[in-house]
Amino acid sequence: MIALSNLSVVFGRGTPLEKTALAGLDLTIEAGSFVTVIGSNGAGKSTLLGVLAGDVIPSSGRVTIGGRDVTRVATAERAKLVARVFQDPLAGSCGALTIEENLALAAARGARRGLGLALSGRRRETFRERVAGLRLGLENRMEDRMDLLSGGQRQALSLVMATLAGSEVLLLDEHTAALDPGMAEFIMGLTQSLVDRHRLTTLMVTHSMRQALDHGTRTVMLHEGKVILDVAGEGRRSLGVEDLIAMFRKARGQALDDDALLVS
Ligand SMILES: Nc1ncnc2c1ncn2[C@@H]1O[C@H](COP(=O)(O)OP(=O)(O)OP(=O)(O)O)[C@@H](O)[C@H]1O
Repeated sequence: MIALSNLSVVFGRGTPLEKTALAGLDLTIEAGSFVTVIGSNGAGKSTLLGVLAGDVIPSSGRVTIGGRDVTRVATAERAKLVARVFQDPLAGSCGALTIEENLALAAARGARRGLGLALSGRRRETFRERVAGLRLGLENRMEDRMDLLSGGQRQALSLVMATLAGSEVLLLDEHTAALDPGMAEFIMGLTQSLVDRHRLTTLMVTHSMRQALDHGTRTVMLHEGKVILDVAGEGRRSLGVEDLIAMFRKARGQALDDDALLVS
């Protein structure tokens, strides 16, 4: 289970650029659940993922994952617990290394004494099998440099890499936003099957209301660093994109302008 209590993040405190990104946010997420996270630009979505990954240290509040207080545990130290896939397909892997070297690094993530790039025949075969499961033909290109691949291929491999170190938590930060619609659909299908197979506790940030309702079992909406909407179960299943927009308007108490939130 993930528990975030009274979480605040203030950037640039005491400067003219001071910004409260999270403002006393409370959120509890059951182990194994898949939560979609929506909200307008600047609502605090990426900051929330950053806090879970350890990139952002909260100004106050507490973060526990699986009962362990990780509030001040550094990113590298919690890498075994949490994996993250970014919007930019180039962000999750190293272009100058081969596919299998990238996989080896991902598998060693968070290990005290990583196996690093040492690739035994058996590990090679395991990686090849995982990559073959994507059905993109990349298992025949294991020694190709990562920067020869398309954005979609890299994102598919980033997802596989996110599952190699045995993390319990998967953070997806608009991970299909930079892809064409066909590839985005493929990546979402892959995401769902990996989440199911590895029983990952998943948070997916998206600007697509459609995607937010079609995937996962719960949707939370952030606004000004707080959860302003939290829907699950039957109530969520009967919701459409229009309903979500109406709920957003009601919760926010003002008209929804031509915000990126409307992208569906
Ligand atoms: N490192 C930082 N330094 C200063 N301000 C920051 C930093 N990171 C985020 N912010 C600010 O905190 C607020 C929340 O940002 P965040 O990226 O979490 O929003 P978001 O909901 O992910 O937005 P978007 O949908 O545009 O990606 C924004 O006002 C942003 O400008």
